[in-house]
Amino acid sequence: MVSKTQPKVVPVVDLSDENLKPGTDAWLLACKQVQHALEEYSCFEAVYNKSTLEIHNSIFSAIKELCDLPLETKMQKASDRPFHHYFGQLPLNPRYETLGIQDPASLEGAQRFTSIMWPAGNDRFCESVHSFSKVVVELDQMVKRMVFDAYGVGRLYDSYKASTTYQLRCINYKSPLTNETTDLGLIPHTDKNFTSILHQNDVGGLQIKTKDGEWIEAAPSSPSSFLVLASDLFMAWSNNRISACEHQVVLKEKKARYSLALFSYIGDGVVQVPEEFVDDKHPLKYKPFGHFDYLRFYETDEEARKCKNPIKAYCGV
Ligand SMILES: O=C(O)CCC(=O)C(=O)O
Ligand SMILES: [Fe+2]
Repeated sequence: MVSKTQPKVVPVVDLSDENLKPGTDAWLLACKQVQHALEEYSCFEAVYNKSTLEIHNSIFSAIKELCDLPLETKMQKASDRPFHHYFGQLPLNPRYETLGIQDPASLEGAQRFTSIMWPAGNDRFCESVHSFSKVVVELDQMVKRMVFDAYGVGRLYDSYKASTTYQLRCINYKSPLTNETTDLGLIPHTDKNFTSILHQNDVGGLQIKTKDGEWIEAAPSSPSSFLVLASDLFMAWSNNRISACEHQVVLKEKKARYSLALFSYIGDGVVQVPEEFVDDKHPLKYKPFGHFDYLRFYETDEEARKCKNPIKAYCGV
C-alpha cells in the first residue's frame, strides 16, 4: 500500500481572543502552539482580528499612492539607520521596490516620513500607516512575549521590549510589462532583523522553505491574517532553537502585488544568548553583538551577502 504523507502547510494560530492574557490557560496553550510552529516551520500565520477589513483596505490604498509617486521622491533619504532606505531597480529582483518607514507606530514617525514624501501633507496616508502599524506592533509584542514565556525567559522580556525598534517596509512588485517579464518577485533569503510580520493584498506569491527543503505557499486565509517569520536575530538569540525562515516571492498572476513587512530590530545594547539556552547539549553558538553593527556588516561586505549564513559568519562562536 502506498502511504500518503500529509502535504505541508503553514501552521495557523488564532490570537484574536480578547481574553488571551498572560497566565491564563488559553495563553499557555497559544505559547506552546507558537513555539512549536516556530521550531518546526520558522513561521506561522497569525489570525489577529484587531486588524479589521477597514485597516487592511486603507493601508493598501495608502501603499499604492506611495508607490505611484515619482522615483526621485521615493528615493529621498528618510532614515539614517542601515537598511532603512529605498531599494528598487535591482538586477536580481527587477520587479521589486520597497520603501521603509522608521518608527511607524509612533505618530511622530508616521508624520516624519509623510512630510518627506508629501511636503504639503497627506493626513490620510499618515493615519493609515499609524493605525496599521500600531496593531501589528501589538501583535509582534504579543508573539515575542509568548516565545519568552514558552522558553522560561519571561524575566528578560521587558528589557528586550524597551530596546526594540520597528520599520514598516512598503513593497511593490510591478505588473509585468511583457509576457517575457520574469515571475521572480524576490530571490530566496532570510531577513536580517529579529521578526518580520508580513501582510499582503489579494495577489499571492509568498513561499517559505520547509525543513525538508520543499517550497510551500504561504497564502493568508483572511484580511486579518499575518505571516510571522523568525529572522536571523531570532536564530542567534535562541542559540539555534529556532531557525531563520527562508522565503521567496514567485509572481504567478500577471498583476501588481503589494505587501507590507513590519521588521523588528534591537536598537539599543548588545544581543546576547540568554543563559537558559546554553547547556552541555547546546553549547553557545553566538558571541554578543550589536544588531545595527550586524546590518552595517551585511550592507557593506560583499562577501557577507554571498555567504549562506551571514549571522554565523559575523558572530558565530
Ligand atoms: O512581499 C512579501 O510577501 C515578502 C517581502 C520580503 O520577504 C522582504 O521584503 O524581505
Ligand atoms: Fe524577506
